[in-house]
Amino acid sequence: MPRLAYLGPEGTFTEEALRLLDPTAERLPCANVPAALNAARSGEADGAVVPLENSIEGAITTTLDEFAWGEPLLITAELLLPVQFSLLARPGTEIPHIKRVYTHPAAITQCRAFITREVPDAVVVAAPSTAAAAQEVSLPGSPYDAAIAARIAGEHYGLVELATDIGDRSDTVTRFVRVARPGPLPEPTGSDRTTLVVFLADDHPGALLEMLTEFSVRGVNLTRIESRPTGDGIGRYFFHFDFEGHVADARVGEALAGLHRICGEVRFLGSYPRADGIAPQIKRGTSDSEFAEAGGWLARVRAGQV
Ligand SMILES: O=C(O)C(=O)C[C@]1(C(=O)O)C=C[C@@H](O)C=C1
Repeated sequence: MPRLAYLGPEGTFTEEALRLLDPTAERLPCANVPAALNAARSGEADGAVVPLENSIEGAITTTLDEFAWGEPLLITAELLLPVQFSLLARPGTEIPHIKRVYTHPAAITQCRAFITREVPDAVVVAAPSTAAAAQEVSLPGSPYDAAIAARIAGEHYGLVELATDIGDRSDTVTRFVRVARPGPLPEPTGSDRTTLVVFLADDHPGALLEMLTEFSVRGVNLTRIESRPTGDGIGRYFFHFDFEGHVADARVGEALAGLHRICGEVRFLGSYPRADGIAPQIKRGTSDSEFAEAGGWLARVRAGQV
């Protein structure tokens, strides 16, 4: 039974994602995303489950930066979880009396319209996670009147639900990934995704276009691109890419090798099955058999068999 670290405490959306990814895993709740990833790195856990992006908020930048700078980890699975938020409070609290709300920053963004409309005068404070907020609000002396979290967190910490499904959109989805220390990759399934971090060798006109060309000429379809500051000053960035396919696919392998030739550093973050099961559209000339045939042809040319 694997031991998986995650953003705790009990009742986070991350815990729900972990349970769906591996119902039998032993769960190790951690205070924040870096702590969960460090538990996987150190061997305290066999892996970790962390949020990576949200359909409203976009990238979870702490996760992206940890993947880029920390000891290498590999993504082995992903999950898309619909997220629904509730306004939770101690029994007896009424919405007009709420002056301080506690929740995770991603939830603040996703519930902006509700907060503005229903508790316009409340101060909204960032919590380490939605469940940490619910846990804090449940304490009798808590300085907070309400938490925004999953309904299950309210049930867990003895809070009442003052409002249900308070997200600006009811179809919000958060993408979670399971990571492990470097080891054998998941087998290709025909519906896979690969994640990379790329650092430029130097800044010059067309540097981004050159990177994109490595994908484009091999028919590799990108599914996410993000730039993040390197920390070395304004205008210095590195890039995160998600794209269709597995590193075992010829077109993906060739694109990676191309990036490796022209970039400063390419950090491979894993090839793993896509949660939505979508298979890539393979452009003419970019299938494995066409790459193999072209390789054979080149070998014959090099041998003078023209
Ligand atoms: O706080 C939680 O419950 C989490 O699992 C974190 C998190 C996030 O980081 O985006 C996960 C899903 C929701 O989008 C809000 C918060």
